[in-house]
Amino acid sequence: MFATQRTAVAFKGLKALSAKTAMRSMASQAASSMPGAFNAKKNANGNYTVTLIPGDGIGPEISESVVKIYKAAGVPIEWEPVSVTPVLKNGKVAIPDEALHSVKKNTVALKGPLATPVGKGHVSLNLTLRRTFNLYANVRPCKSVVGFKTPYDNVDTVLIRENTEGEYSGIEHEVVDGVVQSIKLITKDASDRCARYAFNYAKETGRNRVTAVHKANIMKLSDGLFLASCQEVAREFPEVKFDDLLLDRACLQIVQDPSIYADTVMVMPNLYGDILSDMSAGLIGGLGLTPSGNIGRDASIFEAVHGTAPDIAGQDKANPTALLFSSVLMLRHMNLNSFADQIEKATLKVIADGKVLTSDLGGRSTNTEFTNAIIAEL
Ligand SMILES: NC(=O)C1=CN([C@@H]2O[C@H](COP(=O)(O)OP(=O)(O)OC[C@H]3O[C@@H](n4cnc5c(N)ncnc54)[C@H](O)[C@@H]3O)[C@@H](O)[C@H]2O)C=CC1
Ligand SMILES: O=C(O)CCC(=O)C(=O)O
Repeated sequence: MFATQRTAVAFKGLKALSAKTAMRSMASQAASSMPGAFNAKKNANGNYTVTLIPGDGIGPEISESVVKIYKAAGVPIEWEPVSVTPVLKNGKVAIPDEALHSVKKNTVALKGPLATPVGKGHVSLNLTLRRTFNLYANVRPCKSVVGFKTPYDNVDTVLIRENTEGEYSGIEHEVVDGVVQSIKLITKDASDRCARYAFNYAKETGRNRVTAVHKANIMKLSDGLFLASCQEVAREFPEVKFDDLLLDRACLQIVQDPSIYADTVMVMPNLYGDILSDMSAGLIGGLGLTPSGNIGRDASIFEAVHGTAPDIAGQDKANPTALLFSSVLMLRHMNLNSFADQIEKATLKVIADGKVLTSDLGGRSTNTEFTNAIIAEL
């Protein structure tokens, strides 16, 4: 069964990443360089067109903050807003064609969170986007904000999550009444591609180690294949150290002493990355702060680690930083580094000053006030 599924999944090879090397700046929150950064094409107005998916829940509020901050900073980006409200295609819930065409054309998108019904209803459109555009690596940096006090002040992790398969393959069925099966599909192609991205990321950002996080002691075939891929790819990168760690041990160590992972890029199957990145966010002040980038060969989509936050949606309480820092990753991906630095510096200053903070960071300010404070610092 697995062999059939394995051969049925075909992936295109990984584009050779640029040989650009840049040392990691200690001041940078959302990674100072992005492996595979490219010079985006300008449109007829001399700007860059980027797809904007505002999303659900707090998505439109935090997207609006990013748009306002970009305008104030003079970032040469024209947004192309598209809706991802699901449509029915051949009887199945799908992403509207307009959104798909926009991402395909522009190759770069910034995305707000999309809601997924729990235990019923349509498939996750977040995962559908990742699979549709073959966004094979999800980069999730997480770094303590200097000046913002949490129980931990030494977190500087980078987690790279396989993003197209594993536990999130979406292959589930009921065997008989009361018995269901969910298939964790792992392929060598996708594992190799993700591992290679992690090693390139380590090399290009000045981290000197890659750590594969897995449960290959239990899932000997699936996680075993992922681990074997990482071990094989490690041989292509003799200058980067490689080790591996069981997921449960990684969770324990991260909360005991996150500094252990400050020189490492952690790479792991899909579900583990989803959980470990929320856990890491908790160490630095919560989900309002942590960005991510879904990297593919033909397109990349940047989004916060968090979801739609239905508990605070529509109240002007959301912290836009996570989406803003995702857009900073995006700017670095597009080689627009000076704008990335400017926006990141202004945001970190507002947080460190501590005078205008949203409630998730212990403050009383609204998203609008926080956004305006960032604009004032630009
Ligand atoms: N990539 C995506 O689009 C994701 C979508 N989701 C979806 O989001 C929905 C809600 O999921 P939850 O489990 O509630 O997770 P969530 O991440 O939306 O919220 C968890 C907690 O963090 C807080 N939070 C999240 N982002 C925040 C922000 N920017 N500022 C201040 N507080 C923030 C929320 O208020 C809530 O208390 C679900 O439908 C889920 O499927 C969840 C995670 C990722
Ligand atoms: O698709 C969703 O609704 C949740 C996805 C998620 O938490 C993630 O993969 O980051």
